[in-house]
Amino acid sequence: MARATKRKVPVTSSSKQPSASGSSNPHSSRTLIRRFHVLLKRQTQLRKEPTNASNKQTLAAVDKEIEELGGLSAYQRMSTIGQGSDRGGGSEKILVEWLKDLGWDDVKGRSKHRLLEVGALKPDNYSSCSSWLDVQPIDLHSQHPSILEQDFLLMDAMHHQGKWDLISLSLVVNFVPDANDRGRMLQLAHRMLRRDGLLFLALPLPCVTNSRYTTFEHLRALMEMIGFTQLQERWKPGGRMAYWLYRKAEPPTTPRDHRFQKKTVLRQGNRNNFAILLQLTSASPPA
Ligand SMILES: C[S@@+](CC[C@H](N)C(=O)[O-])C[C@H]1O[C@@H](n2cnc3c(N)ncnc32)[C@H](O)[C@@H]1O
Repeated sequence: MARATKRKVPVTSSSKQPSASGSSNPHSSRTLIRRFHVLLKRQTQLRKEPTNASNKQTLAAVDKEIEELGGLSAYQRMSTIGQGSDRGGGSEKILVEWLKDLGWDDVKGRSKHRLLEVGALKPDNYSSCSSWLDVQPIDLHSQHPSILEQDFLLMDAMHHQGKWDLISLSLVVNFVPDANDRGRMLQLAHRMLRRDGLLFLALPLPCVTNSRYTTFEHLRALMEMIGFTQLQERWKPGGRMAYWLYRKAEPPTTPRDHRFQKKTVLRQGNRNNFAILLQLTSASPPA
């Protein structure tokens, strides 16, 4: 039994090597990644609850397990393995292909496009595009001096407003344990993009194909509610990943759609609970 005094937030510390992650086996990588997601979600829930002896003890046990798995470093290592084995490389290949289709690689003497790469495991994912992309990689836990250690959710929205041509959220939204924070992440990305800027989103396919609360249609409508127009979508049946490219547009001026404010069951049965929620502001009280 974990001691109640044990503290704190080991998930952002590098700490020990995990026993489970010693292997580069993709199956054990996925198992570890899934376990991390469960533990992070539990950790977030417990931190929001009023503190009492039982809650403290459970939180200490969760913290301990995260630490024993190797903390965020182990998670990142497993994700790098997943990147290679599951996807035949990183998501950036798909994004670069889409950008080239849009002619973004032809800057014709203009300044390069500014890309904010959120959740960067490596500093050089876009090195082949250095003549037309100016990349700022960030991560909660930087693994390289060129990767800025920064929580995207804590970035100054005023300072960054309209600053970026392109933001990449590849396997980051699903990492965020809280459904409201996921929505906030997408809304913040919208704010930080310049007019007509692009958002690249990548999620594990089951987040949309096997979720109780999310479907392709629902995600599309939610993104439109934030003010994103879908330009591209890619996934294949039986695949592991889904990718989207959106263009920043004006959010709709019509009354807010309040089905995005709380979880609504869209599919019955044995499903996962992936959800994204929006805190709708402005003069639109719930109907
Ligand atoms: C599964 S890895 C994805 C890495 C890579 N983008 C990919 O597509 O393979 C998720 C990364 O996102 C980072 N991350 C999660 N939430 C973040 C946040 N709020 N700000 C910055 N980085 C974050 C994690 O630290 C982790 O390194």
